[in-house]
Amino acid sequence: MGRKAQLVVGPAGSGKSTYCSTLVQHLEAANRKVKVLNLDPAAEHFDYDATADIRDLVTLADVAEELHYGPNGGLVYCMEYLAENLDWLDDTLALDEVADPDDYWIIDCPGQIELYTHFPIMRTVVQHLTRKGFTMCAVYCVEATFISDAFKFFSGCLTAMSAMIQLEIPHVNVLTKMDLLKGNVSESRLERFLWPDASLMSEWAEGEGKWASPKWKGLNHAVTQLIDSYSMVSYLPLDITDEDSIDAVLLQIDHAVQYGEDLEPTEIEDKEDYDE
Ligand SMILES: Nc1nc2c(ncn2[C@@H]2O[C@H](COP(=O)(O)OP(=O)(O)OP(=O)(O)O)[C@@H](O)[C@H]2O)c(=O)[nH]1
Repeated sequence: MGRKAQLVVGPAGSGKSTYCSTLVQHLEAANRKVKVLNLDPAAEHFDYDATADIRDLVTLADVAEELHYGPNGGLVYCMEYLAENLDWLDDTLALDEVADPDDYWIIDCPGQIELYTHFPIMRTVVQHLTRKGFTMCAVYCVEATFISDAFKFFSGCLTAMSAMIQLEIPHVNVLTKMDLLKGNVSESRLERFLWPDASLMSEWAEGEGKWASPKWKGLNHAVTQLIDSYSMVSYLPLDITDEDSIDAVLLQIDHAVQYGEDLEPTEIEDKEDYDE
């Protein structure tokens, strides 16, 4: 038994920090120890006590002031700075000390999607933590309200899939803010979004009269087939006001970790390999 961690990722405003604080309360109420690492250098406020905080190493505000970076470039700079100073993580998380068998971390990540889909930065951090003995699972948050627009929803599916491929750790997708859908969507309709397939988007687009051109229809069909063919993306609904819903997410994380235990993450030999 070693350290375990949930890497909480997803687009800006998808509910990552709220999920983290809900989980802290939920686990502590069950007498389970939990620690939180904030990895968002732009965070201004969250409702949990962070055990460790990237803002002690670098903040977006300092980078913007000293180096005149904008918010996006500044965030990438901060995360690259972290990737170049992983010894800070080792010291702050006491990773070179013998692991407490109950060590359970929740890692709240920034909302800039490129960090998971384009740049190898988060992957570098994940590989480092894995080498230090962490068993990790990514929890990818997508807002449940996206289901009102299938284009938006499938765009979320593609970034979730991209993050899964990039990070190479067990991965659970979560539809957050389910309380906002209460009474607005039938169970059978919701079920289709939890296990999305290509027909979902075509039905929606045709119903809305959005596929006037066969060219767009073909392109969108090809894109949704990516998800459909491999059944790559499914979701768990998360209602933070419902304890059973939180337990279902935790159970799924345990399953994903168990299932992924035999998978070895691929090392990036050098950046050129990655760029190819
Ligand atoms: N109704 C409802 N609102 C939520 C829920 N989760 C988050 N929110 C709200 O959504 C907004 C964004 O939530 P955060 O938890 O800060 O989202 P985040 O992904 O951490 O945001 P960034 O750090 O900016 O990427 C806040 O106003 C939250 O109060 C939820 O389960 N239900």
